[in-house]
Amino acid sequence: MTSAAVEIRDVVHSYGTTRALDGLTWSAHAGRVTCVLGPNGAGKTSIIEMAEGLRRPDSGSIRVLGVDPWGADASHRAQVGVMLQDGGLPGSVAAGRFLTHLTRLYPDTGRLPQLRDRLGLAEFEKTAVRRLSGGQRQRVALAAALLPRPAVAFLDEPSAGLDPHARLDVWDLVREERDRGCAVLVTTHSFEEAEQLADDIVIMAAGRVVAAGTPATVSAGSSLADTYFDLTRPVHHR
Ligand SMILES: Nc1ncnc2c1ncn2[C@@H]1O[C@H](COP(=O)(O)OP(=O)(O)OP(=O)(O)O)[C@@H](O)[C@H]1O
Repeated sequence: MTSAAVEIRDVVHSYGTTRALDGLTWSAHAGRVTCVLGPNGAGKTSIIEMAEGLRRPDSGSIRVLGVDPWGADASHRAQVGVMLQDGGLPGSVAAGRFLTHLTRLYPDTGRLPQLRDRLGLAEFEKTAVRRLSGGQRQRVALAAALLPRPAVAFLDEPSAGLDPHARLDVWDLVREERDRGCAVLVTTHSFEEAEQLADDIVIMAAGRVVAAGTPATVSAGSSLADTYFDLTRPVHHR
């Protein structure tokens, strides 16, 4: 296999006395959707923030497109799409204005009309971000992540809070990103989302990987939900 788009090796990180990541190792590949699941507090946000270059681990190694994301330069960041949960959007700016502004930060500016159409942004593009509904804000955040045609996209619960139609639209868009060669990482608490999207699954618990591989290998004849509960319940409730 070619080298991974995201390579996480033996990452350890503590916040004070809380060991959030405890020797975490997994990878994600170009042209595949990797879904990261795990109970609250498993360390998903911590590792994703590290892969985005927002946090530095105590030890271990993280490579995104072959580069250490901590301190990576603007050309690296332009290849990485980030959709943050509930954050990173300027509240008082109109949604459309914000996205137009973003297109000027990246070399490739041809994509906004397509995303506007696919995510139904036109109906609320003149509305200030803070006045949007939760689902509308999700759609703006997803458009912001995909605008630069990233080589790697980190999407935090991309369809959470969306109505069923919008959910299908988002899943289609995620699949298209994958098909054009993007390494798409999706953190989710939804088994349905993982079953719909995942080429690879990583299940985390207590800062470690408890299962990783294709959905068929991870579930091994059982359902994803049963596998998840089997693997995470003892750790989660200890
Ligand atoms: N800034 C911080 N300061 C102290 N502890 C933190 C900090 N960020 C995370 N933690 C702790 O690290 C552990 C992992 O948290 P993290 O947010 O990475 O989990 P998660 O898997 O993303 O959870 P969720 O599904 O609830 O989003 C938790 O025990 C959390 O309380």
